[in-house]
Parts: sequence; C-alpha cells; structure tokens
Amino acid sequence: MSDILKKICEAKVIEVAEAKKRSPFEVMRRDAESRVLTRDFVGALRAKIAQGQAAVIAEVKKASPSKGVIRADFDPADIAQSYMVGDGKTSAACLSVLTDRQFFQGEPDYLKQARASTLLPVLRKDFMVDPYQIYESRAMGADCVLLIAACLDDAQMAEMEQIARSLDMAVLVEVHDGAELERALKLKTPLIGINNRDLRTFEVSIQTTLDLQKQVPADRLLVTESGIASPEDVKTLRDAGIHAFLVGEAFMRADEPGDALAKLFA
Ligand SMILES: O=P(O)(O)OC[C@@H](O)[C@@H](O)c1c[nH]c2ccccc12
Repeated sequence: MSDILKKICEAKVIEVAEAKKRSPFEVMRRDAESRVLTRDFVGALRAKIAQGQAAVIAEVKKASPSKGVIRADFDPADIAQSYMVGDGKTSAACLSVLTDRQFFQGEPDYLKQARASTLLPVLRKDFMVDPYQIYESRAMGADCVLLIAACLDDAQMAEMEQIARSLDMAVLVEVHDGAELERALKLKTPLIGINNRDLRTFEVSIQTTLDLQKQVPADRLLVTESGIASPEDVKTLRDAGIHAFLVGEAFMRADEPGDALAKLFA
C-alpha cells in the first residue's frame, strides 16, 4: 500500500470507531435497511453504452491530497444538476461524490445534496475499511460503493460486497496493477475500476488502463479512472473499446462542469 493510502486508511479506522460511538452498528444497519429503492448504477452505465455514448461517472470533488483545493466555489447540488443536463445531448450517466472530510474536504451531506437534486445514481467515494461503512453509505443514500483493492484483503472485499448486494447497492472495485486486478475478479461485481493514478507518486497515465485491459474478461464493465483530461485521451480509450469513464478534476476546474463534460465527450 502506498504511504498516502496507508495514512488515509489508518485515519479511517479511527473515524469509523468514533462514528460507531455516535451511531452503533445495529442502529446504522437498521437505518440502511429502512431505505427504499436504490437507483440502478450499472444499468445507467450500460444504457449510455447501448446508445453508443460514453458512460461518464462525473465526480463532485472539492479538493484532493495531490492537488489541494480544486474548486473553491463548491455547490454540490448545482454541480450535480449541471452534470445531469450536460449540453442537452451529452450528459453524465452517474455521479461520484467524495465524502471523506480529512483528505478530500468532502462531506456526507454533499452526497445527499447531489442525489436529491438529480435523478442520477450516486457512488459514495470514500475509503472503506469496515463493513459498518457499507451500511453507512446506504443510510446516506448511496447507490454504489467503492472498494479499493489495495486497502482490503480478499475476505474483507467479499464480505463488503455481500453486504452491499444485500442492500441492493452496486460495487465498483478499484485496482492499479495486475495482482490487484486478479483479486478484484474474484468478486461478483461487473464494475472493475482501473485507477490511472499511482497513489505512491501521484503520477497519472492512461496507459495503466490500456495495459491492464487485456486481463479484464468481456463480461465485466471496465471503468477507466483519473487523469482523463483531453478529447485525445477519450479517443484513445474509446478506440481501445473502453466506454466507461470516471472523471473529476477536468470538470471541477470548469465554470460549468456539465459543459466541460459535453465538450470532453462530444
Ligand atoms: O480528478 P480525476 O483525475 O479526473 O480523477 C477522478 C477519480 O478517478 C479520482 O478522484 C479517484 C479515483 N480513485 C479514487 C479513490 C479515492 C479518492 C479519489 C479517487
């Protein structure tokens, strides 16, 4: 595990211990189980692809450890609506919302606001280290959770996936190398995220996706993540048969994030 990832996951363990004191496990579980109807995250991606379009998971992210504050004027509901509309032709399939406070200046409320202002399925972007957080994700309204293979062992991933499925949530499992990908493929989820960002160096290369793509069976839905910034990047990836994208920074730096999305994927 990279140093930054290790630091974040250690902080998460403490954060979760505190959260459990405020809302004990059974309370959180009941809260999660009382929520009705998730939005179909995988279906929304597949629908775009079936129409010959790129399936874009558009991220709502204020700041990151590598870039600091990315967007000072930050209104999650406005941003989410902008993504949902796009330019009227090209728009997001799904949203991703950072809920981590300490490293990404995120908030659980941002997810609630983004989801309430749109009809799009929402991924909770955070660092899962404990099954408690899967219930917590559903309780805050998430339709999909992220499992980062580098943070978890096989048994933890399988357990968290099982809980997510029992709550009708989708799972995006994120990998950065071939060994992590092999482990991710033991899960049932179709959504395999390949992170182009190396969390040790913060270097970003879409070549990571192109290299690992061969190892992803055709019945899985590969999502290329991070560092997608130009129409050339998009063309290279789509020509290679990759149609699902997770993009944050390139949109967050634009005045109108949905316009930036439409331009990047037109
Ligand atoms: O802002 P970018 O380079 O477009 O990247 C978006 C997304 O892939 C990135 O935020 C991300 C990918 N995996 C993560 C895990 C945790 C936090 C953030 C991430």
